[in-house]
Amino acid sequence: EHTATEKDATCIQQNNCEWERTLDGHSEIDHDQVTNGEMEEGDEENVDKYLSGFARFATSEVKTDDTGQPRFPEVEDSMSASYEYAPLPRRDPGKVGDTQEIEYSPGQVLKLITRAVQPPVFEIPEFLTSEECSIIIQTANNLGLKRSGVFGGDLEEELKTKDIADVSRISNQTWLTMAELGDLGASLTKRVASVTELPTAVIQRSEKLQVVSYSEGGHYHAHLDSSDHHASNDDKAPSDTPCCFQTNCAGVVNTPKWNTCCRLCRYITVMYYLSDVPAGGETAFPLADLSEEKYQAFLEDEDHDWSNLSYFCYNASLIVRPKKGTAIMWYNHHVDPETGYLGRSDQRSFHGGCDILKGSKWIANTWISAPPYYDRLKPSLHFNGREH
Ligand SMILES: O=C(O)CCC(=O)C(=O)O
Ligand SMILES: [Fe+2]
Repeated sequence: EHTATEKDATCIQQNNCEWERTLDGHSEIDHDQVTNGEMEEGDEENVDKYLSGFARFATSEVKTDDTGQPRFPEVEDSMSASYEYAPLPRRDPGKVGDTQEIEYSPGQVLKLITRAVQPPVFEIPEFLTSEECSIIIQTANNLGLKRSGVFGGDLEEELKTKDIADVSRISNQTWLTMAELGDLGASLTKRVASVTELPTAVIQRSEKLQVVSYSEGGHYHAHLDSSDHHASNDDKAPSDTPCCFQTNCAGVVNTPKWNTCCRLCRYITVMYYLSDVPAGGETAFPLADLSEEKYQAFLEDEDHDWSNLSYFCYNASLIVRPKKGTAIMWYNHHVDPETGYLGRSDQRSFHGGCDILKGSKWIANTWISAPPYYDRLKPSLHFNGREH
């Protein structure tokens, strides 16, 4: 039952929505925290965007087309006060091994190969050229990489107490705006928009590009890239925790408390291999396309930590070998059948990066964030370096 839907629809029409709900509900996000908290460089700017975003949002109007339907803004338009996400498109995977060709600009074709149906996982060979991979690595190196963390976890603690093979994530990373990548950034945005069938504006409003490097022994044990938007599995109603891409959590960003102030709303992951890996470093999806019976058995198995890919990489039902320039794309969420906006997370999108056995591995992630229906008018914090 979607009470939020009805309420929001009415208040949008009458222009009297009480959007403060989200602000009041999350004490972490007030101005005191903003100045007292441990912020990363650049976060001050985001805090301003967050606060001003809300101010403008509260008075903004929904743009509609001739028929009164909410419409997607054009890119320039989307930098203004209000915008609407249209219902989320989803590419049909067909069956494993099927291929689809996408002409993303005249004469430029990408091939999508279905590697799994549940969740839909596509392999896209030659998504990036070898030169483009080098540019991304070079740009990341110039900026400097730092040890990766995990959303809501404490890696420092894990590193102190656990065996390397048991630490959930061992890699270094940095974030790049599409603007920092210049022409390549613009072209990449276009390619991602084509393969996801989403408007460019949605790609531009998603998170920055995360560039990750692993060295020998590095890995990322199996995880979900996104959060479920229901507080628990038994909950029918969505939790009202806001999406991180629309909410700056000020003092708690990148701390274990992060996931108490917002949740990840990453509808799609597009992951690029920027290097070949001499041995190991596969991307494993232990639950993809498992029969219902095996899937249940997996969930109920308390004797094995199947997420530990240092041990169980090769037990996975889908294993993708890294190949420089190849991208893989998958859906972390279902589409909500009632609203057409972000729905429940898909537990079958559980995946990770296996141990690097020899050499190193570079990847980059584009996470495409999309809101659930009731937060669809809330601006994103990410403009990928564009002024607005
Ligand atoms: O390294 C890989 O193959 C997977 C990485 C991953 O899942 C992530 O960065 O979220
Ligand atoms: Fe991931």
